[in-house]
Amino acid sequence: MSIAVLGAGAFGTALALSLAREGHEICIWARDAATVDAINSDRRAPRLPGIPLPEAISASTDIATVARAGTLLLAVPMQSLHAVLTRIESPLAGQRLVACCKGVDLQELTGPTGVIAHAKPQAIPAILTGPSFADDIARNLPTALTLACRDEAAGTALQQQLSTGALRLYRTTDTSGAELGGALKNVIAIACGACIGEGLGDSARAALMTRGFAEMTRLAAKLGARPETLAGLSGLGDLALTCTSELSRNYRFGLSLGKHERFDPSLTVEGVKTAEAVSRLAAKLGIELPICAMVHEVGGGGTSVSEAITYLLNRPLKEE
Ligand SMILES: NC(=O)C1=CN([C@@H]2O[C@H](COP(=O)(O)OP(=O)(O)OC[C@H]3O[C@@H](n4cnc5c(N)ncnc54)[C@H](O)[C@@H]3O)[C@@H](O)[C@H]2O)C=CC1
Ligand SMILES: O=C(CO)COP(=O)(O)O
Repeated sequence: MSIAVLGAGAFGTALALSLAREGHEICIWARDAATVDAINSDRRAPRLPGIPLPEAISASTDIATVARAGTLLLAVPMQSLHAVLTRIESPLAGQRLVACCKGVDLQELTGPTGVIAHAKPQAIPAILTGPSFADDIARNLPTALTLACRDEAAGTALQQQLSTGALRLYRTTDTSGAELGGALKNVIAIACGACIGEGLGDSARAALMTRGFAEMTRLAAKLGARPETLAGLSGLGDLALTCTSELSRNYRFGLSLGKHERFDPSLTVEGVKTAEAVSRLAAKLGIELPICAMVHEVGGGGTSVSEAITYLLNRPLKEE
């Protein structure tokens, strides 16, 4: 079954590279002609500078044609997923739609597989998520990710199809747990970056990571996800990577908040809108996610990092 990628950003291109190394011909859909030209003529991807692209990778602005592939990797930012899917007229019946984005949609308050299920009910939704920087995958460094698909047979086929010599995929049917882990770790990474940027130290960061993980598992449990999924690559694994590495844009955005520095607005930082979406979701479900709420407040400019920390430290004492 053929594979195509929607979205010519860093992650989509990195996945295309990894699959091209295994012998697949991959076409990438990009919304702008300049990106298509850079890929087809210059053999380079604007969001992955310095990495040459093989001939097996091509690009096109014709989404209807690209979307005919049996397996579609959806590598656009979370808040644009719905709009991209509705650009495609076909119902994509029986095609495997693998979300490669991390977040919660602000309109629907669901993760990417929920957005896929609403927009293309006849397709098979799946998600590929976990600890991986696009640059590492593009350079063929060893990486392990979670492939989640409720349809066990389709999940097994996708695991086989998308695993490579360096990219090892673990399979689950718990799409909800996989996507919530990937979405919330970005919010906690912003909190950790802000904490380090503000000069509050590594102990404070460890506290935020641990209590942030408690928020991730609380929301996931409320939505019927399995705790072991949150403890796996897509949850704890990605939390560990993103909260401790300056290669993460979410972490760096948090650093800039703590240091009161400007941040490049053209960079994709999924955690800001996800913090807003999960804060709304928490209110709807009647649960508390105080770190996520503070990231939403600080990200929106309503509260300073030091006020947020004071708030978190002064909450009522409780059992762990
Ligand atoms: N970069 C990384 O290391 C990783 C990224 N991801 C996830 O992949 C997703 C995409 O991120 P990146 O590739 O890093 O972002 P990016 O900023 O490198 O690229 C985003 C791409 O989407 C396109 N795009 C943006 N809005 C669009 C719209 N409305 N319609 C069509 N195309 C649109 C942009 O033109 C760009 O080509 C995010 O959800 C991110 O969390 C996941 C794992 C690793
Ligand atoms: O999701 C990622 C690593 O797993 C990439 O993190 P950033 O989006 O914060 O750069």
